[in-house]
Amino acid sequence: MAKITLDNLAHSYLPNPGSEDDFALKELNHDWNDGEAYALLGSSGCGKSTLLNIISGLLRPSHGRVLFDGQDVTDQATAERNIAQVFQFPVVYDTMSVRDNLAFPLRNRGLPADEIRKRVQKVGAMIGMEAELNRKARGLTADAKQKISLGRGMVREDVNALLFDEPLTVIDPHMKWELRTQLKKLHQDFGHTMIYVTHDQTEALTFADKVVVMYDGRVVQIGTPQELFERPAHTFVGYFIGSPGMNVFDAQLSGAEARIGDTVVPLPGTYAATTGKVQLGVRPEFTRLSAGGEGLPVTIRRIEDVGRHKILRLDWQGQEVNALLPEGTPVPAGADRITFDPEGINLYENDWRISPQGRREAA
Ligand SMILES: Nc1ncnc2c1ncn2[C@@H]1O[C@H](COP(=O)(O)OP(=O)(O)OP(=O)(O)O)[C@@H](O)[C@H]1O
Repeated sequence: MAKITLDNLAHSYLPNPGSEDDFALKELNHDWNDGEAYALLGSSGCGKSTLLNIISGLLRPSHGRVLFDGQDVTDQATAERNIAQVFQFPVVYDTMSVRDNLAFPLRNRGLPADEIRKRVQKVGAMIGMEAELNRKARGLTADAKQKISLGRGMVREDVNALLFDEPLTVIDPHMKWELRTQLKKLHQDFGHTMIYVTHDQTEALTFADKVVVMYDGRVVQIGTPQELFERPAHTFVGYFIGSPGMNVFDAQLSGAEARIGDTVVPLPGTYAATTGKVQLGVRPEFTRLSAGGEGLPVTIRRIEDVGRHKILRLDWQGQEVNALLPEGTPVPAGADRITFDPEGINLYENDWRISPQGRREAA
């Protein structure tokens, strides 16, 4: 296993990039800790595969370096980097049995036959294919073949890193959950450095110790699922993580208060004056619906009952605002206002989170 360092890394697919917009991957400096499980999360085209392919050596970055445990591997081919990689679609040898497919990376490394047999048996069980080990891969479903690809990725214990690029896309939903659990277990057992690319937040949040959120070629936040939930560093993280995502309002800032439209909202701390575009972000979990009194005037568009809670779809001056209501809690009669729990409020300047200078004095 290895610590992976990205040093002034950036990539443009163009021969002579000019502006930042020409870069599929904007400058990035970061250490990926040895033995940690990362999810690389973002919507289509944000640069996830570009970054993963640079780490694996399939793509040479146009700028900067990649280091494994301090050693520069930027010019090393994939094979020299000692990594396992699983792609979105299966890569299997059709003429070989499932067993031989799984054993292939181990035979390549010259492991003793007994060791290979044990590892293959174990991985066969992990991917739910123990009973099919002696079958030829040809004729198996795409789903089964992808499980073999995953198994081949997981079979070696001595890799520097395990890289997955949307590996569960072709897997049926129930098996998805099962395989994700197995990957997590594999990580707990062997402590591999793992990087898992996905555009699915559930996949990212259930798999990873740390989630790396990408937006428009840039890493906008690296954090634990809890950090992404409580302190989204960028408004995109707020929208993208959470279901529904964070409510974002244009606001004016004045010390320990923000003004949204005509409504004054008390903030959890005092903020310095800003010159950029100010927005206030608050998740539906911290948005309370009440009747009369303080708060932003809203109307109820509709109520969705999703079992554990209700999602209240509200309207504030034509903007959709969401609030959550715990199961069993009635919608207040005549509800027409929303207020925010101060601890759930984040402030943004030009989409990036700004920190309060001081905590708000207790009233
Ligand atoms: N070989 C290439 N040549 C030119 N541009 C490319 C190439 N590969 C990717 N791009 C562009 O780089 C940007 C990032 O693409 P990338 O595939 O890394 O995104 P992604 O987040 O992995 O998306 P997806 O989830 O759709 O695979 C996109 O604008 C894409 O069009």
